[in-house]
Amino acid sequence: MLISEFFIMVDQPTLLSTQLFYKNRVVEVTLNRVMLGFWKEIETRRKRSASFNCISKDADHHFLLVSEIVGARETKEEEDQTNKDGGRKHRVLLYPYAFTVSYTERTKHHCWRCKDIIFHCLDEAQRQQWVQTINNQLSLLSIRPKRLLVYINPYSGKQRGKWIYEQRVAPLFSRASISTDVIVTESANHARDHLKTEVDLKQCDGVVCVGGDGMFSEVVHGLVSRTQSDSRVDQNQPNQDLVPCALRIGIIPAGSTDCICYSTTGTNDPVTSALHIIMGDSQPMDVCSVHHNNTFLRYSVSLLGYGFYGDVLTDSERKRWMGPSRYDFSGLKTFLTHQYYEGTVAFLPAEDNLGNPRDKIKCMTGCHICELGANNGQLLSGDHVDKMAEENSDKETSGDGVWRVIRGKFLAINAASMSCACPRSPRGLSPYAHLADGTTDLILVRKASRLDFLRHLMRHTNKDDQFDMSFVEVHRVRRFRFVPKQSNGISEVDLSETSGKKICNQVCTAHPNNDTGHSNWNCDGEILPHADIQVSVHCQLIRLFARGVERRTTFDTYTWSVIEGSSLSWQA
Ligand SMILES: Nc1ncnc2c1ncn2[C@@H]1O[C@H](COP(=O)(O)OP(=O)(O)OP(=O)(O)O)[C@@H](O)[C@H]1O
Ligand SMILES: CCCCCCCCCCCCC/C=C/[C@@H](O)[C@H](CO)NC(=O)CCCCC
Ligand SMILES: [Ca+2]
Repeated sequence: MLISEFFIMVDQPTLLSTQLFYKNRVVEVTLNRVMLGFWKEIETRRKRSASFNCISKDADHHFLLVSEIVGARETKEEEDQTNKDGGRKHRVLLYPYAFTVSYTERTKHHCWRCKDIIFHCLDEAQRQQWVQTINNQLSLLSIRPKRLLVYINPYSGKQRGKWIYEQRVAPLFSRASISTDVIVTESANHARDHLKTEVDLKQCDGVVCVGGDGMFSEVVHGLVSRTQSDSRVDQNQPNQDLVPCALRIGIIPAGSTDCICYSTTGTNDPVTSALHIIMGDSQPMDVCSVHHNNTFLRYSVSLLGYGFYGDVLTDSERKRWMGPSRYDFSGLKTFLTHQYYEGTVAFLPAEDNLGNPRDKIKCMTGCHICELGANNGQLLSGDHVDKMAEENSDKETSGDGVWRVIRGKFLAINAASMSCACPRSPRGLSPYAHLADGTTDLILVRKASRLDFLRHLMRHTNKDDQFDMSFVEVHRVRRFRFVPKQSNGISEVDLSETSGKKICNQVCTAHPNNDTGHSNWNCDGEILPHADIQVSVHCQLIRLFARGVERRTTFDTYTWSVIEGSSLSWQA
């Protein structure tokens, strides 16, 4: 925060200002629309005059941003005291007119915690006035959700979803006066189908899923499909512009990978996610639609992986009983198998102003690349992209045209629409991919030795560049298509056809899927039934209760620091 912003903050009209007790000291507490501030009582008259408009170097100023307050409530502070005579313990009400303000505090590794600060009033009327005024102010923050629909998958990850929600999240929602409808799912696709057909979406301000990436995917499918059917949009048309979803989605992580939660908040911590939901954060996100010929298959928001990640998933699905460690087991097994797959990839590269997957520009809170992507996306709707391809098709060749075509033997083909950072891979499959730029990073890992492939995989877990290897190439794309080579050896594309448009049409229609010798696509942790697929990125189709990964804030000569574990202080 800039100093000028601080002065703007303190310059707001005062809503309430009285003397209260804080930790046995008298303090002057003031609330305005943006901050709740309080000052230690200081001996001299001059220092006592410290007010919102005057920052004195030696005065002890504390403030909380209203936007970071969870809620205020009346509290009882009791203490066990021992009777002098009989030595029996009894409870004594220490301060009869106490109230607690809960607020968000940032801790290590992007984790947030809910902290309390307790004030004591002179009488009940003063206490009620404070609690009501603070909560009224919070209810004016229209971005905050008031009613949420919550789906809990009781079988995610280590099967702790229900416990995590009840013990760690529900108490915070209740402090924030959020009302909830909670549904514990009874089978796979329960949440998806409920959202598609049964829910009155106008009755809630957001949908929360408690579980892993698969549970999030269910909610995305339910909401996106519902939005399209309500707007009479046909999802089977691969180049159709889709209607963005109105409701935001919150993720309380309780799964095995939790890649979407980790990539959008910087951690997989249920309390942090609950606080992002309470604050009413909003993070737009791209969604890929996946089609086989002209039939819609699925949506994807994180990884579409053929070859290695497809095979890991196929193997691990048979070992669900192992919990999250199934991925380690199947990962090692798949690595040892060292299978490669032949096929053709055609893709439409993204515009140059959206950077490239190796430019070291990380997607962080308020990302400017995502802003550019949204603007480009408005100019390049589905029809426009087609038109552009058509206009250029005569001029371009298959090698360097609008659509590019690459044929080869691949150990893995991965499309990462976001970094796919997760605890297993803290920087992710594509560390500089963006959450909401309308593109996906297409990573082609060609046939290589086991040792080289291992070096590539290990770089997902450390800081080395996994793309700096001769057999790996990566492209930022808006659309792509893949056709596996047929087991009978027929080439799937006639490369004498050099028009980008023609090639892409051939790639997606020429050959029906033949299971022999094919891998499966891993689509956000679900196996797809077809190997030949067409993928289009839909820019910012959904929004999450998140704000992207936050930068660590630094100040030049002034620092805001957390003191006494409860509030912020201003130090020169
Ligand atoms: N009640 C249920 N019974 C069985 N399966 C369910 C139920 N509710 C949801 N599912 C399915 O369970 C699958 C896995 O759930 P989820 O993604 O939450 O956990 P995970 O696989 O452990 O985590 P991750 O996806 O992060 O690896 C999802 O595909 C979802 O459709
Ligand atoms: C010798 C073995 C080396 C292993 C190298 C480890 C590299 C880890 C990279 C992890 C990338 C995760 C990408 C996210 C994919 C999710 O959409 C999906 C659903 O949750 N998870 C998996 O498919 C689970 C995929 C798990 C893969 C191990
Ligand atoms: Ca993206």
